Amino acid sequence: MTLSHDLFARARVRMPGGVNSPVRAFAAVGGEPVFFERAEGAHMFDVDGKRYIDYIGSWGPMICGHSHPKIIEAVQAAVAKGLSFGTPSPGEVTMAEKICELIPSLDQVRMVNSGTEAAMSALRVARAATGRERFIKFEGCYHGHADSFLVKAGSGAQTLGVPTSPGVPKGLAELTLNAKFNDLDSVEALFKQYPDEIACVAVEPIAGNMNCIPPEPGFLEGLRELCDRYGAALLFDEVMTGFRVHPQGAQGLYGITPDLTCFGKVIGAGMPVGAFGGKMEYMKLVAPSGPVYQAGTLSGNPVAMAAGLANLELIGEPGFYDRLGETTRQLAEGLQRVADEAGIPMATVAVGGMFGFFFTEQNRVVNFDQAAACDLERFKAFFTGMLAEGIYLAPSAFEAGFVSSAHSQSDVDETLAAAERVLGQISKA
Ligand SMILES: Cc1ncc(COP(=O)(O)O)c(C=O)c1O
Ligand SMILES: NCC(=O)CCC(=O)O
Repeated sequence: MTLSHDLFARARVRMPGGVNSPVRAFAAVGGEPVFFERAEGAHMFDVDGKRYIDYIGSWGPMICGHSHPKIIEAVQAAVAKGLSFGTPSPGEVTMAEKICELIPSLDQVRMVNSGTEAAMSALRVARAATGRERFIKFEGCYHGHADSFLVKAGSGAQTLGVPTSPGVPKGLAELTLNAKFNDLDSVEALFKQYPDEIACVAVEPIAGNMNCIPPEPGFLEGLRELCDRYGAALLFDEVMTGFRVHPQGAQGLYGITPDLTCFGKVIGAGMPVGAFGGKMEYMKLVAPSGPVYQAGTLSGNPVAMAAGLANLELIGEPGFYDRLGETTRQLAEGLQRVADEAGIPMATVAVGGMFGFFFTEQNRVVNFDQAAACDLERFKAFFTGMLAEGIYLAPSAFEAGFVSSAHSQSDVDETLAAAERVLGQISKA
């Protein structure tokens, strides 16, 4: 009996499934979620005092590791001045300037409180700008839990087997068109079917909610070309990839200019933050400049802005992405090596500070069908074994992993030694 177990028993009485977000519930891997009370650098400590090497990083924000002294200091200084004003405040101006300076495709940005709000609002702007109602997304991608996006969605929706959620009105769901990731023909077919009706193509430029699937060469370029040809907006959801894979996000890494972009996670450093932005022709439509209503009591919150700005400062240090990318690559290559040695078929991938691993005979996975066809039982056994070893991986085969600048060589070595033991046991089972 552990404190985690006791807490989960209490939580289940008063919270649906005992959690405030489904991906935390261990639904796909069995067992009970671990409750944490403290985190520092690459490590998290559960309520029973066990230490874990963390590869979730609060699902992406903790790119500099947990409790980074500079971020904590910035937050404490902001807290001392007040928690929220409900008025404009200096930090949000600096934040908007900084994001627009870093991401060339943005003329303006609107701060919100989550990735869900960012995607929901950006879609509204794309629909208003084009006067069209349908849009294309990709099976297995996740853009938060706004109604329009919960149709064949990835992440927890997929993990729980409700990719198309009950409660989403049929009339609205019909406007969401799903294409296949990395398959331009599937996108073009939808444009041909509805040539004047598609407001935008919304895409995670590197899919991180069906494990980790980078775009095949030409895929994002092709989306740009199709959007231009059919008068639709290209909407990059960089909630996960923004400031994680490159200083300019996936759009900088691959050299593609979207019309609208969503951010979250890293720009909030662990505070509830999202943002969407784009070219002036779109952003001038957003209230109060224009008629597209979008608002938030806590949007641009001064404490959240202080945290996010401190994070952006840290990741702006020379060599940050080179080091992060190198650690992530070492981890993914190491996993591949120990899997190969154990005779367990696995495909691994690393992009910037994101990684994925698939239990599959194929040497790479390019779409949702292939991700879903991987050996999910093996994933479950691996996850459970690694958790016991003190390695905290995402509790689902449909999530990307995250590395931070706080992960050291010894963290990676410790992780790979654990993986060797766990995969060795799995190969004998
Ligand atoms: C690509 C992407 N978009 C949107 C979201 C939604 O963000 P949030 O959970 O902050 O609402 C997430 C993650 O949850 C995400 O990974
Ligand atoms: N890939 C999933 C997420 O990043 C979101 C976490 C959550 O929904 O709790």
